[in-house]
Amino acid sequence: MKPKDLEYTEATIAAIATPVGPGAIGVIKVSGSLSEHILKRLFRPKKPVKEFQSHRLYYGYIVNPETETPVDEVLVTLMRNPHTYTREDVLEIYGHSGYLVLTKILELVLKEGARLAEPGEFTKRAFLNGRIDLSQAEALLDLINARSEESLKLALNQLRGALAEKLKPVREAVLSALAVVEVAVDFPDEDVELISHYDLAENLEKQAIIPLRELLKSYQEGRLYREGIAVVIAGRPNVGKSSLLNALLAEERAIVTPIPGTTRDIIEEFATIKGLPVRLIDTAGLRKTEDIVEEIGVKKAKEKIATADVILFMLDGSQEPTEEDLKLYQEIKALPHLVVINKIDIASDENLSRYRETFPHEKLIFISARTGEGLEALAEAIFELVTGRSEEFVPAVVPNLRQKMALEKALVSVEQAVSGLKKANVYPELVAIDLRDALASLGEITGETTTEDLLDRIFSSFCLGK
Ligand SMILES: Nc1nc2c(c(=O)[nH]1)N(C=O)[C@@H](CNc1ccc(C(=O)N[C@@H](CCC(=O)O)C(=O)O)cc1)CN2
Ligand SMILES: Nc1nc2c(ncn2[C@@H]2O[C@H](COP(=O)(O)OP(=O)(O)OP(=O)(O)O)[C@@H](O)[C@H]2O)c(=O)[nH]1
Ligand SMILES: [Mg+2]
Repeated sequence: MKPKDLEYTEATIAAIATPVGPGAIGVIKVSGSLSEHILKRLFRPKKPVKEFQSHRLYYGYIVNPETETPVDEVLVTLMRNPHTYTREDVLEIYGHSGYLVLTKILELVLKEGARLAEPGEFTKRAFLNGRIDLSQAEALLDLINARSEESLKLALNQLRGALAEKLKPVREAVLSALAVVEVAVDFPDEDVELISHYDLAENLEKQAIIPLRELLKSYQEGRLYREGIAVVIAGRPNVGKSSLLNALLAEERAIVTPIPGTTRDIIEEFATIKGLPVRLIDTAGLRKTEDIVEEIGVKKAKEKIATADVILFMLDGSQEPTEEDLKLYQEIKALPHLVVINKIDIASDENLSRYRETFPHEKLIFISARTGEGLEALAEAIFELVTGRSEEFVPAVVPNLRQKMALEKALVSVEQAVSGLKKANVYPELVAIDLRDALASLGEITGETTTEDLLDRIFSSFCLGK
């Protein structure tokens, strides 16, 4: 933890909250006790700032206070604490978005005593000041980065506090078990068995272990909607890999030619398959080559193949399978893959049966990147391979990796407590330790127990001005 002094954490912070560049409106956000002072110094409205009502828009000019030269015509709002995003006074200036205008306004704001906000610092303050918990802060990140309807829904659900809500009864069960166990610790000689150890264990199983297991299961089922998958299209040159990329994107993204060795670099684009966010990756055709550029492309293709969630191993149905195809198949067959036979629009039945004979243990997927035939079946096969299901299923709450790890720790601790309670000889001190560990792990999720390091890691992945 790098300790930050009070001056730093209590400073008024400012940032441009919108993407920099020409646009209709750009927003400068300010949070902290200097907000009103800054507004008075820089803003020239029709009536004085001290008469401004909170959360109302006012029209005027931002000026350089030293020269009174106008910088921009703007709308501003001053939101007085505590009913604000950060729980501090918040000032927002809506200016014209341009390369220079917003920077000029920001510079003036900084001159009046604010400092530049760190990425995520507004949201970090919302957390530190108790407006949101850590899981909600993380949900904001998910919300901004969501690339599919399902991911967006999950993020919104978590932003509304769904995860913390689910954990509340778990926490209460552990807390009340701890209270009972602590009585036993404090009064070891008295026979104050208010609730039998067995009932206590049973209650923990029902109220804590089962819900924790359910949440961990949701992680498994839903994590793909949160994290997305990488689908790599691989195969010999000229089989139609780039054509498939284009067909799936419905856009002429990659160059397609009849010349083998057309694609050299990795081409990566975003797509959605049955609600799953997908990184679709087109690669250079795999072959031995003397061409230095192509060789690098082949090397990069192999790196992508090694880390793919799904490899679409593509073959040219208009030809017979080649030696090269079989060799490549040996390289990928232990990895998660689908065998895709392309160009069925011009393939002979004879060739297609050849493929069936060559790959008797594979469920071949026949497509035409040119006509679009079979693409629906391909999407379904990809979905089934990664999810193990045929139908879309998104749990209501899906923890992220960090939360999942904390849930696992909590589960282990509660399980230990339960097995301790079920022993003939119960040691309440030990059970109490397990229960306290469980509470600490649960607290990590919502941020009651946390470290500066963890906070830095989470909030620094936000955008500036968020
Ligand atoms: N102009 C503007 N638009 C924005 C944001 C912002 O900061 N400014 N937001 C930034 O992410 C998002 C909205 N999120 C927000 C969440 C809470 C509060 C807030 O002031 N909450 C107070 C008051 C609520 C009320 O009036 O009922 C509170 O919870 O006490 C504001 C924005 C998206 N749109
Ligand atoms: N008839 C037919 N032709 C196709 C189909 N898919 C691709 N082709 C043709 O096959 C040739 C090669 O297509 P590409 O998509 O460039 O093949 P590639 O696998 O990306 O090739 P490299 O980048 O060289 O590895 C082009 O002439 C395409 O028009 C298809 O489904 N049917
Ligand atoms: Mg290509």
